Amino acid sequence: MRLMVSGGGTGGHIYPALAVINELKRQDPNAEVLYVGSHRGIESSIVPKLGIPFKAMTIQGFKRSLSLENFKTIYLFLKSVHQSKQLVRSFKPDVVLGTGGYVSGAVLYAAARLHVPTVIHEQNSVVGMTNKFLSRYVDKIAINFEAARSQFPASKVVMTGNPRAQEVANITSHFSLTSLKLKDDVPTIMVVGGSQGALKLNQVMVEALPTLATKPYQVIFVTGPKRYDDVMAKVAAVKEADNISIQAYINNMPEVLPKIAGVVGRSGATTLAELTALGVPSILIPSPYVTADHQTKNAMSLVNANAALMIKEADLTSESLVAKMDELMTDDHRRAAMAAAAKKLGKPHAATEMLSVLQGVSRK
Ligand SMILES: CC(=O)N[C@H]1[C@@H](OP(=O)(O)OP(=O)(O)OC[C@H]2O[C@@H](n3ccc(=O)[nH]c3=O)[C@H](O)[C@@H]2O)O[C@H](CO)[C@@H](O)[C@@H]1O
Repeated sequence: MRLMVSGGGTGGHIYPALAVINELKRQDPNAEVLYVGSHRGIESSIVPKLGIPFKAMTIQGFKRSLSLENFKTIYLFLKSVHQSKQLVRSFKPDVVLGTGGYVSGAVLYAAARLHVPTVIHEQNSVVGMTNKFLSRYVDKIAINFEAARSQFPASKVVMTGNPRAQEVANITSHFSLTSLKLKDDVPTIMVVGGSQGALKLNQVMVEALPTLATKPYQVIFVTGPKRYDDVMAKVAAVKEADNISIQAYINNMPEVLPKIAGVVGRSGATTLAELTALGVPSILIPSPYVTADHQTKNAMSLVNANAALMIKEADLTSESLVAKMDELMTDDHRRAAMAAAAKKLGKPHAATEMLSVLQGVSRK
């Protein structure tokens, strides 16, 4: 199979695409893949490092308010559609997959116009703008939350789950927490604000660190790549605490997550797919800055199943955070029950299912 993939902007769109590529390579080592991303998105630093052929375009999102920038957006979109058509003509894909983000809008639209089979994956319960636009043109739409089904043309929708779930569920991890200067035999909680870090969570964590340094559990605090220097400048006093490790970004999340007893984080859809695939209990702080408050809806699906606790960002303080972390990390029975509840929601075959949707429409 010749597979063209496009998805970008944030980790939540990129990792599901990479999981499909890995599953394809596992089933068919001779398969050819081309990943099309944007210059600005983090895919441009993640994908080429993995040895996956990568092309980047310049594209940006629409401002929701009336703005002159939107003329530039339209210009860049049309230019990207033109470039995408050239890429489709030269790569000759059997099928094209889009996993969200503006760049996938241009690539999938171009492919559909050239009558190449197209499939999109929607990670969220509330459909993103790009996928809403593409839903008219593509052949199939794979979803991860039942709630997304009614927002798309019914005949195109298939429930697959999020392919990244299978990738984390199937790994045999040899990761040692000692590589983060922590101990392997102490329960560890990871605090991570999605793929980009979360400003308020970081601020609250900076305040909470002196208290957390006295706890019987360990903490991995992931700041997000762009926010690391800012955090480090503020935490001089606790840098040396032997139960706390501060990191900018975790590059090998599928290796690290199996060694983690709990997660504090945003409720991005790909993160939740990972937590449920592995059965990791969590404290979720939905981002209030996303379309239609979709992270709260994502989070509620775990909270209602007793797989997660939730703190609204408006109620997030160092006290409320540490209290919830203690609640989770000092009660082994509670954690085990939440872990089991989380695992019940997991979809550990999602990459295989997603690939069979692609195979179903592919020319080869
Ligand atoms: C602000 C925003 O628009 N967020 C959206 C974005 O979030 P975001 O990009 O944060 O996506 P998710 O939380 O869904 O996924 C983050 C991904 O990055 C990985 N990761 C994260 C931190 C790290 O240090 N290392 C690492 O590898 C996680 O393991 C996960 O695979 O896409 C998601 C999926 O469409 C949406 O649900 C979110 O609402």
